[in-house]
Amino acid sequence: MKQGGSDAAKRAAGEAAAETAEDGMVIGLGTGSTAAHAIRAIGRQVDAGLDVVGVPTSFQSRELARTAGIPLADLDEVTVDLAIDGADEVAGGDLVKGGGAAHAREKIVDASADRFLVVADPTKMAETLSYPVPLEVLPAARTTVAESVRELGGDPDLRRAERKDGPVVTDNGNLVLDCAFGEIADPAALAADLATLPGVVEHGLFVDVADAVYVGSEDGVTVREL
Ligand SMILES: O=C[C@H](O)[C@H](O)[C@H](O)COP(=O)(O)O
Repeated sequence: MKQGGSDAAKRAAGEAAAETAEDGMVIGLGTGSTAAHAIRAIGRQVDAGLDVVGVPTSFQSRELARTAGIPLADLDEVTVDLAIDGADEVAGGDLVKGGGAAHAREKIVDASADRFLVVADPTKMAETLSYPVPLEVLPAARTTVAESVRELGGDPDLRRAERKDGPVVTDNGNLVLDCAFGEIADPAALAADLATLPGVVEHGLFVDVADAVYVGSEDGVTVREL
């Protein structure tokens, strides 16, 4: 994962995006260290009287939102007005996500939102996407999907857990293949190819889904509308 960005930069981005929350909104709550700052900030606003409902994108964001005191709903009960989520890499309006293996639920929530704000630090910004694309795959499809990824020119790597023997298992009970493709000249074309592979639950390319990117730094936040 690109984790080189400072916590201050992540905080600046997360807190600035959280400022756009308004009374009555349903807010998609992203996953990861940058989105966590937004969740904590929204929690503080709820403490101060803001009336919103959160839709978590992972076990982790649900836990954090509960601790922060944000009322929660499931996506099948509401429609999302605003989503705030991090990214592993951002190029133009396209993203690679899933460094925390949460991209399947994130994509459902982020893509359904009226407005999706990406929160990032400068280390995430690139001219061209080249970050390995995570694929969430059904366990039985691990080998066939890996073979298909090689045929597409990629190098798949089963994600291993750091504090357990064996692979990472997603919140949905599936495995993750991190697939290096080098520089991704045409993210939309690769996204279309990956989406057709049997057994792929979701890939981590988010093409033309975001509405704005909030890039934090120690000196402030730059907002790029897309
Ligand atoms: O699955 C995880 C998500 O896509 C995260 O939003 C992404 O990995 C960025 O996380 P962080 O803000 O910790 O770098």
